Amino acid sequence: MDRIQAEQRVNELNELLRGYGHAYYVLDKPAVPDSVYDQLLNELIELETLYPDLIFPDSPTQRVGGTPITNFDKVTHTLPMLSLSNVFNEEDIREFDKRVRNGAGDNIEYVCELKIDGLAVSLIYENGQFVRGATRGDGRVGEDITVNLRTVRTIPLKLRKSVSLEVRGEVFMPKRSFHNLNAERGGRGEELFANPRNAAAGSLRQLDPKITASRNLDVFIYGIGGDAESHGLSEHEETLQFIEALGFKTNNERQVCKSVEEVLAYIEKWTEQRSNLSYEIDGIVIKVNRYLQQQELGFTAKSPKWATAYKFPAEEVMTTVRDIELSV
Ligand SMILES: CC(C)(CNC(=O)c1ccc(Oc2ccccc2)cc1)c1ccc2c(N)nc(N)nc2n1
Repeated sequence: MDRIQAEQRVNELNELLRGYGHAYYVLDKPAVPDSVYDQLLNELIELETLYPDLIFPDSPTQRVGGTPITNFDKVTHTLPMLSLSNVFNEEDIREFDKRVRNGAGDNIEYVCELKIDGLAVSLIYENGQFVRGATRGDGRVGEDITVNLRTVRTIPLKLRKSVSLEVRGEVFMPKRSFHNLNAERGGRGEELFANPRNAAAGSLRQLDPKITASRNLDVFIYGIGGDAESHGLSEHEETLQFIEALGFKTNNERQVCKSVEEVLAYIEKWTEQRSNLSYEIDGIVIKVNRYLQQQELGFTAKSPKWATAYKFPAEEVMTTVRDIELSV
């Protein structure tokens, strides 16, 4: 195979492996057996070894960086990453609904989303390429953790369209990975992580991407940073579908609610169901769906007036015998 043929084949393999990776990790629906994926990946590794100038940044072989970094640079978010106000009971929720209707009229739709108990991140893409990832930090200034976020298999290195945009989401560690990690750490006499959120934060703060890559982190993208209108989008649910079509992983348990009664029913459902989820959630996010109505409502100093988070009551911590065994 000459260099021209090698370049064609490398581009073909990158496209194939990106599609198979998306099906496997993002859609959880493998398109080919693992053996086929591995065979194609080995073929790509061979060609990249023969022709190093054919190693592209969005190649699946480039997810786990080489040398550990020494520190994380500070980055200033182009748009602030705001926080959500909190509500704790039905009365608060009805109060929020009343304020929304006073400010934006009675024809209100909400989108309810599971509030993932992880770490908020900002992901920036230029012409479809993942170029920078950062922690939320204080909402204005975060830390550049691009090399670590590249190891999260559900974060695409290249989008389906060559658009430039910023998305925001929550990186988390699935419950099973958390328990396995703590069992390993317990076995090695190392300190245990208190919960999956701390484990995810600790994994993203690693200076060696190889360690981050071993922690099986995942992500749910929940929004676009910046004016979604510039993409011709008029409501939050539409934006999530746009994000999904680009190749991002979003949380499918979200629901459009046409009344506060439907919001309360959704909260009731997930208060009971959350223990069956493969990841931890600490509440339910309620957002006004239409952007025009969001604009009518505006912001307080640090939070949108068109969104709030219902927080589950703190669970009494059940320290099981197993936890005690592992912690000694
Ligand atoms: C709604 C928002 C606060 C994001 N939105 C923003 O951060 C934001 C930021 C500037 C905006 O516009 C401005 C532009 C310039 C100046 C000020 C605001 C608008 C929204 C938020 C926060 C946390 C969330 C979470 N944990 N889970 C889900 N599912 N959704 C969440 N949504």
